[in-house]
Amino acid sequence: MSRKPLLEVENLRIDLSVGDAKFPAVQDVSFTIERGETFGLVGESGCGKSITSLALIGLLRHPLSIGGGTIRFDGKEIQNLSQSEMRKLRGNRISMIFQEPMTALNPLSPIGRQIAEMFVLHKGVSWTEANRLAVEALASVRVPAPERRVKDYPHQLSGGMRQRVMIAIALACEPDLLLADEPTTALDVTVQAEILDLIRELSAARGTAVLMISHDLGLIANMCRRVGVMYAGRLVEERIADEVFRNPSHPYTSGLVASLPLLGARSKHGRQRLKEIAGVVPPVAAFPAGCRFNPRCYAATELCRVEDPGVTPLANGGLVRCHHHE
Ligand SMILES: Nc1ncnc2c1ncn2[C@@H]1O[C@H](COP(=O)(O)OP(=O)(O)OP(=O)(O)O)[C@@H](O)[C@H]1O
Repeated sequence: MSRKPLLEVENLRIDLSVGDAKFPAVQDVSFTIERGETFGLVGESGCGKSITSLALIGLLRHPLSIGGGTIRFDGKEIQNLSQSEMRKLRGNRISMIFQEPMTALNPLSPIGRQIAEMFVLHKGVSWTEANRLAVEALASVRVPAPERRVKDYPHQLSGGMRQRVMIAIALACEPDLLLADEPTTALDVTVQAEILDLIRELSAARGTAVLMISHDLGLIANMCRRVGVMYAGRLVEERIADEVFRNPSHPYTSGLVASLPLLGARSKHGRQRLKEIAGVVPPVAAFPAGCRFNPRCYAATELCRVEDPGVTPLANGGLVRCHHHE
């Protein structure tokens, strides 16, 4: 087995086209995911998490496009693959689950057939064998009475059950990497916990690496070994999950930690306890000069308003993008 990371994203840039102008919706984003590792991307809505994951599987559509950088999967650059080459990877070696399974499932097709299709398409087995594997796949995500449920249509299932079906489809071909974009945001809290447990358990058992995306730092820190914090299209901090809580380096990360219900401890940078970060993420075409977080940052100085901070390696591992990190 190769010692190279499974996924290496280097200086990824995603452009948003507005007329003839192009704005970097994501810029200088670099991270790696090892085989079997769970890596989290966290940040408020609009920070660029979803479009980053769409870029990884060639699903960006106009007005968004990859504007630069490299995406290496299993040692091979995939940012310029044709749609047909990408389709071979998608669902087979890289799979995804989304927030709302209804948009990804075909409402007109029984769920068993939708799972079986994956086996026919990517594994080349017969429909008889695929139908048998579909029952097994449903059982593996703990859908009760799977032999009967294969005949159900998506609308006959609860939100939690639909998400289980999505997971069954995503894991059907034992992918190397699972992209999970807010997979539990639409679900009740108790169902959320069950689905997260299921993802954790199945990915660990099969050695599947996971890119988990959420606005919820608590969830990300719970699920992931390492965490990348995104703000306005940039990765502003990347750390081991525990360190993010104990020792946040970027004021934005401190703000996210302080706004968590149970962990709203004193911010390292601030005098006062932060309940929430004042202000909102700016739209892509209006990113401020200097550090993109400066208008919302209590630690900002003149330097932050004029100069874009570079990436600084942290003494105990990880990276931060801030002029005043500690
Ligand atoms: N199709 C599109 N057209 C124009 N702008 C877009 C499009 N898709 C995303 N954007 C913009 O790109 C930026 C990043 O969006 P993205 O969906 O990746 O954010 P996010 O952090 O995943 O947030 P959310 O959790 O709300 O999806 C946002 O400013 C968003 O408005």
